[in-house]
Amino acid sequence: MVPDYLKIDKLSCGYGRSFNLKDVSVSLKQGVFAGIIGPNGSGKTTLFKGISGVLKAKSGNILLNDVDLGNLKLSEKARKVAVVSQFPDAADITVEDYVLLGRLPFRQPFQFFESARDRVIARKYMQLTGVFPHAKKLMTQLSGGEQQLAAIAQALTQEPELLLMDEPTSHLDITHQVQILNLIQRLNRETNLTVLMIIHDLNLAAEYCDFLIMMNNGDVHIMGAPLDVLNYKNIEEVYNTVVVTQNNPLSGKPAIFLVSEKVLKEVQERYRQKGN
Ligand SMILES: Nc1ncnc2c1ncn2[C@@H]1O[C@H](COP(=O)(O)OP(=O)(O)OP(=O)(O)O)[C@@H](O)[C@H]1O
Repeated sequence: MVPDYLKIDKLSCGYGRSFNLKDVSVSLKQGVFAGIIGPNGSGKTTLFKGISGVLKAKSGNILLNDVDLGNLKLSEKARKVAVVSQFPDAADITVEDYVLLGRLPFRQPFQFFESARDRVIARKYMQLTGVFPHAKKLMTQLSGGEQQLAAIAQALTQEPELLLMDEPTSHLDITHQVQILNLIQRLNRETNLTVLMIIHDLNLAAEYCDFLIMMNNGDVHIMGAPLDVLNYKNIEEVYNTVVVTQNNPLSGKPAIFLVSEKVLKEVQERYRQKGN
């Protein structure tokens, strides 16, 4: 049996008494492309902050290949795990220097500048994410979407084993959404990169993820394959919204349609009339 790569065991973390995860347990195999979904305030970012170490665990632990993440030195952890937060810090540095920060964990003692190899790697991911034409601009001169692409380029430049992304496509137009998710999917397949991302768009989650964790009220409501998680019953229970689900005719993955209140009332009226 393939061993677990990331094992979150009865994790509780949060913000004083206001909100805490309720002993969340999740196990992921290496090379999985997993998504965290759930309504606003359900605890997705809190879980993410617990895994990335921004929030200290109140109880439970997080193991990466059986090693407690909390016991890893910062540099060791940074060589394995890269994090893309929802709002990247746009400092007054060039995009190229910002992306090169991804190579910092790999510097040798007394190595003060990046190596030629570091620059080759950074250039590769700037090209793949489409920010290379902006390489000499300051991060603050980029649009929100371009900054998000630069943050993804920086995380990929780290060449991590585990990539954590908090809504990586929230500022992106549909072309860039698909371009970035295709790139992450390709790296996932080709390099066995394990991906865990928070994503609000259920259709993108269904199409790209092989495993979904649906959060509700600080707890995991259900997790599993998209077809098992994204049915209308689970979605209505957790999001309290009426949806219609069908399978994408090409991929076979679930596709979710929203229904306006007006249409819903018309359909209900039609059924009522048929019943009379
Ligand atoms: N710094 C904080 N201090 C206190 N409470 C917080 C803090 N950050 C978040 N919360 C609360 O914790 C709960 C979970 O928030 P979290 O950010 O994990 O939700 P989320 O599922 O990521 O939501 P969204 O989809 O809106 O980003 C919310 O009720 C929120 O108000």
